[in-house]
Amino acid sequence: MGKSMTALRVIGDIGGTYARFAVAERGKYSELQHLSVSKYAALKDALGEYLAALPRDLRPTRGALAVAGPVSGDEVKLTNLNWSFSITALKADLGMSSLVVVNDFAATAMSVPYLPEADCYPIGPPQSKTSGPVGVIGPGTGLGVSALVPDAGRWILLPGEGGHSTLPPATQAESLIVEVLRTHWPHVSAERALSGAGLVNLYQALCSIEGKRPDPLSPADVTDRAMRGSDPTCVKAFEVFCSMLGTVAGDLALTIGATGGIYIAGGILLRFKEAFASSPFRDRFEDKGRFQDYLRRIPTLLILEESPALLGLANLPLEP
Ligand SMILES: Nc1ncnc2c1ncn2[C@@H]1O[C@H](COP(=O)(O)OP(=O)(O)OP(=O)(O)O)[C@@H](O)[C@H]1O
Repeated sequence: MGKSMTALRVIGDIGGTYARFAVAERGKYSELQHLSVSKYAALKDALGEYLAALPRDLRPTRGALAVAGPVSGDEVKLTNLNWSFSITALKADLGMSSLVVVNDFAATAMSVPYLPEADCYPIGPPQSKTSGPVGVIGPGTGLGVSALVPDAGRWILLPGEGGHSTLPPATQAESLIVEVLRTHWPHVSAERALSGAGLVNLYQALCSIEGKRPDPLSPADVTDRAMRGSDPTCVKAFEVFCSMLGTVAGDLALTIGATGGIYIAGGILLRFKEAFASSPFRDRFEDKGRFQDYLRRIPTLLILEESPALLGLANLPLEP
């Protein structure tokens, strides 16, 4: 991730619902197009169609893709989508000279050094720019957690699997919630609460504690009722979501010594930036006993860029 490369490349952020493609050059991207993944049988068809529609002088032969799923080896399988592919076969089918595939949250984390200030929304008191390791946490379909460590003018990415660390209750009320969740899963990971599905899990656990029957809600229903204030249990679920995210983000900051800040990604909170900023997130982030002053100096910032993964890919060093 050192200096950005200048060669033209096609980049793609392949999620469970949408694929976004663009052409990148000199660390910036253009020609952005969103495609609904359900309209295509395979990634090859979607990417092939995008490439074919580009003007000839803009058609790259190098590519970098970020996919919502684990990437190791040549065979890639998306977690929430019925698409799998071989990197070498896709590269050959599309006549590309190089094709790099990375996990989407890794690409998101790689965008952080390149985010314009206007795309970083401070949660908590605004603070001057700091340096040092950076933590990235993003509730979306799952919970992505990673770190970037500066090393002699470049950044080293530690992708990690922090979303699957144990969910830490910080109050008696949260202990009760975790107890309810434990009746469903013997190990309650952070992702069980801090994701789209997690919002619903929190809502259902709160209903169970309040002794009422839960409505069949989607994650968007929970936040919709919470924002409108029409359902106190949904209001509470959103508050607990933000509080617990604060605890986990504070743990990440302490663990990696994130003096460079904690960046929050993912599509959920992006939709509710004001509500998130006035939630208990920041107080909870700092609520670490003797280390409160240490955490007070660490900025927490919500990423406003719609597809940080594309920005990360645009700045990924290319293969020769
Ligand atoms: N308005 C909303 N309120 C709360 N959660 C939502 C809302 N809209 C979507 N979600 C949830 O957000 C999650 C998707 O998160 P995000 O938008 O970050 O996409 P993602 O993780 O990149 O997924 P993908 O790209 O695979 O579609 C899903 O669990 C979805 O149910």
